[in-house]
Amino acid sequence: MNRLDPASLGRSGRSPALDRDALRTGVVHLGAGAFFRAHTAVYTEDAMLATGDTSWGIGAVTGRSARVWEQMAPQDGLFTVTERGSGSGAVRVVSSVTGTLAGPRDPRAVVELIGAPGTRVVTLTVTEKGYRAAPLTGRLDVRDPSVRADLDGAPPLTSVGQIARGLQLRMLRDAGPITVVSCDNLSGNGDRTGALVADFADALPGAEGDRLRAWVAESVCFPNTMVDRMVPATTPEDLDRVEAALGLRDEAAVIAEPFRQWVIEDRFAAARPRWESAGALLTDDVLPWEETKLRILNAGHSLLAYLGLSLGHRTIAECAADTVAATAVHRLVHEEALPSLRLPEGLDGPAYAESVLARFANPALGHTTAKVAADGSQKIGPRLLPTIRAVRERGGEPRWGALAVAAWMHHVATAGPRVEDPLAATLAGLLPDRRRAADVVPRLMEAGVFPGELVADTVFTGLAAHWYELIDAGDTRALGKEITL
Ligand SMILES: NC(=O)c1ccc[n+]([C@@H]2O[C@H](COP(=O)([O-])OP(=O)(O)OC[C@H]3O[C@@H](n4cnc5c(N)ncnc54)[C@H](O)[C@@H]3O)[C@@H](O)[C@H]2O)c1
Ligand SMILES: O=P(O)(O)OC[C@@H](O)[C@@H](O)[C@H](O)[C@H](O)CO
Repeated sequence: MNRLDPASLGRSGRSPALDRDALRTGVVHLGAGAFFRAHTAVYTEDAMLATGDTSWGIGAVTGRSARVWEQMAPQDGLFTVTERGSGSGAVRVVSSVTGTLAGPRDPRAVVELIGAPGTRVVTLTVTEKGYRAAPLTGRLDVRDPSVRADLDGAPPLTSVGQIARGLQLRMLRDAGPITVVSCDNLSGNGDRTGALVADFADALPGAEGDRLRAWVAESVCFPNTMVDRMVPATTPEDLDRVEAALGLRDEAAVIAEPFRQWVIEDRFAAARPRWESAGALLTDDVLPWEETKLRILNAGHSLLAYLGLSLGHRTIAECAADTVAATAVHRLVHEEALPSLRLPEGLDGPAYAESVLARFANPALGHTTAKVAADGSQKIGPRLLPTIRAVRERGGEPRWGALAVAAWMHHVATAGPRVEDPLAATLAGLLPDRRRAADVVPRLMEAGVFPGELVADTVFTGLAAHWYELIDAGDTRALGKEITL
């Protein structure tokens, strides 16, 4: 079977939606994973199609390995998105990527691309751990050897290093202002990215750091965003199904739910794609959107994943069909998360929560519990801790937040050193020989994930230990009884 590329697409009687000869690169995207392809690249293509402005082609950069480069470069940046959900299934060819770079192999080219005058926007989806921030303080981890190497002037391999060095190049070249748009699931993702770039500048020697910091303050904006679309990791079976539908082999294919949403703070230093013409909401106040999504959708996702793993479920849809897991998530979002939130103006909170729970149940998506469960040490903070703290501040018992934390701890204790987490070695080092609640919970409370006041909070730790014991006993009936009580 022929591989998808502009020529093979043409031979099959179709053409990319965008005129590829007219496309210019105006956006650099760091972290060209599945989500970028199903979300940012689609919005950007739709914006160019709606406005006819083709100066927003995307230079896509892979963050950790050359795998995505190997998938996309031979296809000249073309790839497909297949929607899976009720009444969907169409395979769409997306044509907004103008070039692909393997970041770890070609870091100088990444800096060059960010420094190019035609680039006016950098977007990024490099996962929570890709920011190299200490979980509790959010500050750049300058003891991280890769961060150190970037600070010492090596061709940068970290995302913050690439952004900072790219901005420095713009400054030296007078290439003009630019906007850096984080699209990761972090609260205040833009503010955080800006603070990390400032930390990078602060850690540079004297005058070099001062100059960069001053230029960034004047010429760069870091708007906050809320992004939403459930995008699982593509499987070999997905690739075969796409091939059968498309008649061409697409190694970079992604699968996504039909729903998509993007709320962007309207704070740009230079021109940008008209993403609003593709359905994005540009607003002055993104924080309520971000927090609502993190505390309802992402917190619910994490609880489903960790509890679901202990109940033997492979996918999120299986968890959502399990009364015990589904009830736990329902109670977390309605009893603890919603009352902790300042909702976006006009949003019906309970209706939003129900729509999210319905999306979890999408059986066609195949989102795995393992993928959602990965990197828990980086996700607990933004997704669960604000709700737990809010319940404690009201003098309440954070039963459902503690259940999610206990289920994460049980997952860590069960997986041991095999846990997929950037802190895997630290977590495994903390685990006691005996894996009972009284041994595990106090140890994992010291992982650097929980703030001091929660580590010392016996109501919270007592609840976590109680849930851990119930999960560990493997008595689903007893667990279910307590959850549905
Ligand atoms: N998949 C979704 O449903 C979804 C939805 C909303 C937001 N997001 C955000 O997008 C992120 C990526 O999700 P995805 O589905 O594309 O995952 P993915 O595994 O397909 O891709 C992850 C990307 O991040 C890069 N990356 C990973 N670790 C890195 C590191 N240490 N430094 C630099 N780059 C690194 C990888 O190279 C890859 O390009 C998520 O972590 C989340 O913040 C995802
Ligand atoms: O992508 P992650 O690893 O940050 O989190 C896993 C999921 O919770 C997440 O990707 C959701 O599917 C997404 O946030 C929906 O918009």
